Amino acid sequence: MRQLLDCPAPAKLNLFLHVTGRRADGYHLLQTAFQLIDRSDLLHFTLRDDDAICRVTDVPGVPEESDLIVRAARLLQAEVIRRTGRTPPGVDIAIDKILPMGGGLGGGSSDAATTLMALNTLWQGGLSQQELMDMGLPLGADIPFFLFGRTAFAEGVGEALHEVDGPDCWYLVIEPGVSVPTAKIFSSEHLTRDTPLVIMADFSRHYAKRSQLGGFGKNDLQQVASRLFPPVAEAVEWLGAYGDARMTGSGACVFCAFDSEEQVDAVLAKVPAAWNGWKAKALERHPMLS
Ligand SMILES: C[C@](O)(CO)[C@H](O)COP(=O)(O)OP(=O)(O)OC[C@H]1O[C@@H](n2ccc(N)nc2=O)[C@H](O)[C@@H]1O
Ligand SMILES: Nc1ncnc2c1ncn2[C@@H]1O[C@H](COP(=O)(O)OP(=O)(O)OP(=O)(O)O)[C@@H](O)[C@H]1O
Repeated sequence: MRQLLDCPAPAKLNLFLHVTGRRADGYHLLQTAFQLIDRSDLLHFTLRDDDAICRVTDVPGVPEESDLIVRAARLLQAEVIRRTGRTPPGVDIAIDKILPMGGGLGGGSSDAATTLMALNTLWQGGLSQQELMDMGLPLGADIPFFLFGRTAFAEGVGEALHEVDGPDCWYLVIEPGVSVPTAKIFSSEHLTRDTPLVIMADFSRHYAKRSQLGGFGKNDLQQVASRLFPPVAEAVEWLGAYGDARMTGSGACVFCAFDSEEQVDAVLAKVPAAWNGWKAKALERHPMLS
């Protein structure tokens, strides 16, 4: 029988995101905290009789050849051939796409990370977690985090990761109905790139001390995204009536932390119909690693 594997690809929130500089190649230096949450895309892997890698679900706006899932699978396949001299079986990959594209939730990066983990297992590739992280980074700056799989304080372009405790809470997330291209935000002339460095202990102290869940720091990309995409600003303002609402990543999604599921449910019931709102619980570990 052909082997089949069903695997989740969870979303992340950037609890804060500071732009602290710019590298010579134009990429930005960041400090951020990544938090996994329990809302996920779902990927299904079925081994084939030949060596082809095929995406068997249509993803509107993303041609198969540029899909991060397919690109990640091909990179790993080539590396397994290089290391072992054998060609692993091809794979059909189906995807239930739940996470919005251009949402700041890292959906495409998480799909790619899950693909690397699943195929490394199915193909018995034997790559270490660090080797998979190094392979993923050129495909997307968030991919190493998803492979790391734990709440992380991150520096560099997001690849220098340190495990940290995040708040154990519920989140309300609003999709404001726009898709934000990450490159457009980073290239804006209005982006500030000189936020002073913080240290990880500041982040840890903040969450250890606070009885309520106001966030640490800020998201430097939020002002630029709000200016270019007004629904982002509207969602921050609306959700801000209930707590410290902020944008994740380069947008568009906006989130706010709550102590309990009941509190989230009460606010969720009031989310304007124009937006898609949902709740999610903070995850300590990636479900593929537990
Ligand atoms: C904003 C974050 O989501 C925070 O977690 C990530 O840094 C973005 O990660 P991503 O969507 O995987 O982005 P990538 O596909 O790596 O980069 C898209 C584009 O954004 C810009 N970019 C991205 C990351 C970074 N640290 N500096 C940048 O300037 C680059 O122009 C790049 O070509
Ligand atoms: N499997 C995939 N799923 C989603 N997007 C993909 C995928 N493969 C490639 N992409 C491309 O990547 C772009 C960004 O998608 P993604 O869902 O990762 O955005 P995001 O949540 O804003 O990410 P980030 O927080 O990393 O900026 C999409 O607009 C799409 O063109």
